[in-house]
Amino acid sequence: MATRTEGDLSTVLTAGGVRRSFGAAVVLDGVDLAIAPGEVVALLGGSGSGKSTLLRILAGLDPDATGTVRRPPHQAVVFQEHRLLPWKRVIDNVALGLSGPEAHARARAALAEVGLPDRDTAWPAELSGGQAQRVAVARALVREPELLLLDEPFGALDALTRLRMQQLFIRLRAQHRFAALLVTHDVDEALLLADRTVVLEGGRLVEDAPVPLTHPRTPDDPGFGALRRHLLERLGVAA
Ligand SMILES: Nc1ncnc2c1ncn2[C@@H]1O[C@H](COP(=O)(O)OP(=O)(O)OP(=O)(O)O)[C@@H](O)[C@H]1O
Repeated sequence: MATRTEGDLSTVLTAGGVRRSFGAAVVLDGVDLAIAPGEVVALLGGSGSGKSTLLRILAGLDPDATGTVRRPPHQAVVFQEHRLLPWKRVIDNVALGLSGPEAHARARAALAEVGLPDRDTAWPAELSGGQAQRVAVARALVREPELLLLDEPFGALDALTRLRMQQLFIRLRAQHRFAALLVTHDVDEALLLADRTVVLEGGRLVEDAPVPLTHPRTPDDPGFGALRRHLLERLGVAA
């Protein structure tokens, strides 16, 4: 796999001809994707369609894929599980990998941004699932990424916490203007958060459609229902 990390004004991520097989099973069969600076793209697809595989490749975590990926100098990944280190306090999890005297101050600022200004000395085991995921978001934010790669980041949370995290994402995105690729099963989540949706099926992106709805969005928006029906149909679910 050819990878480059360098600046480019028109796209923050460009992937071309990405292929990945596991044994005889071809999971990705030539995926092309470009994401513009500040653009949020939702990646939808049936279970097992290869969404996580593609995200790991775009993140640079899969050396066995082929194709080309050009990614920005600063990117961060958030997974469905928070992946915090249990033996480090919250502040040290967020500051992990940062250097310099400012590291803790930056980590504290990121924790305040995700609504956890008072949990810096807590251990991960003392946090609720939603709080732990907020810390994972803070850990990503503190790196000031041009691109966030999010693999079902709110998928393990209860419905109310999930809604709160979606609101948090919208707020942080408006402030930081990062680009994001958001893997989700949830068509409503895609339509609430994304500027564009892509659908993975049969190893390729078979749909690439803008979400022309203004913010703030709600599922009651007139255009929302039509887009939801279209996407559910595309995913093979009767709408
Ligand atoms: N390390 C691996 N070894 C073998 N097969 C794998 C491996 N990783 C993924 N696969 C297979 O690749 C296919 C795509 O998996 P992937 O997890 O990317 O799908 P997904 O779209 O993210 O699924 P889900 O929505 O259920 O999480 C599946 O058939 C899976 O079994």
